[in-house]
Amino acid sequence: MTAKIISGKEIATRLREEMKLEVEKLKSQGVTPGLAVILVGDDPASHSYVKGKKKGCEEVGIYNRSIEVPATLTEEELLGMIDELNNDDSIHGILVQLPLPNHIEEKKVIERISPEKDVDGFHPINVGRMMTGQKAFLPCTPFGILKMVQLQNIDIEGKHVVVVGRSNIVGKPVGQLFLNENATVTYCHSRTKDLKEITTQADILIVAVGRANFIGKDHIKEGAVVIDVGVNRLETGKLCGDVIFDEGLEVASYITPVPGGVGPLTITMLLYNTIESAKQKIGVRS
Ligand SMILES: Nc1nc2c(c(=O)[nH]1)N[C@@H](CN(C=O)c1ccc(C(=O)N[C@@H](CCC(=O)O)C(=O)O)cc1)CN2
Repeated sequence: MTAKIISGKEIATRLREEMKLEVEKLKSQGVTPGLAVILVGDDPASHSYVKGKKKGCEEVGIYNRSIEVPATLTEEELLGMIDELNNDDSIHGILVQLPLPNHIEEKKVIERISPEKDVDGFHPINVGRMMTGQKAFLPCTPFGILKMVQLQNIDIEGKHVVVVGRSNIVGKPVGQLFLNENATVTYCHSRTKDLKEITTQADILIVAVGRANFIGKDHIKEGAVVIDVGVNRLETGKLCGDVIFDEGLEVASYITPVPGGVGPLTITMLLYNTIESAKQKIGVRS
């Protein structure tokens, strides 16, 4: 079997075209969706993601305020900036790029963002709403993964979804989103025994461990859908995922590449959440 490659890039382009129209409509009603992105420090990867968010906003017509501050910023100063943005009517979404420097407590920062402007979907109120199946801002990478699978018309209900990885921003929430769609979900992580025995039972295998080439063909059931969330930079400078792509291609029915798979959907769903937030502000139902 040769798997079909799911192009996140193509899906993102299509979704952004639809978003452009939504934004034009909102503008004609007097509202321009606004996103504020705070970047603390000078991590090169974070810089590049923030640049991508700015570019995405420009593409669909969202007002973007990128705030870049040195790593010496105090936690109090950062919390003060969030307070101002919470009270700014031109801003519908607030995002603090992660990871943060060690002297700033991530949890405190996330909890300071108003849940109504938490377009990252990281605030405990949005996490709780998602877990209980209520309307919530969904975290962008898990939301993008769900969207990708749904747009390929892949059945989720009753399927065995195995998630490898249990981070707060990808592993845990992506399992919950698939559970909300009536999948049977199993989580695996670094302490899981007999990993292969579990991953080979997956109809949909989602890998988010951040270890290059961690999953090979021996881990994959013939015909499974393989979603690779890893973005690992090799010493050669080349990017690769957590799955050995060529091996996945041999046994899976669908597979996402790295780059160009899940990644482009992360920023696209952030734009989507920002537009949703602006719509909620003026009482437009989705
Ligand atoms: N506040 C947040 N911080 C972080 C998040 C997040 O959702 N919110 N996620 C990641 C980083 N991230 C967005 O912020 C992100 C990661 C990867 C990509 C992406 O497009 N990847 C490309 C490859 C990019 C490259 O060439 O380096 C791909 O996979 O094709 C976009 C956004 C952590 N922090």
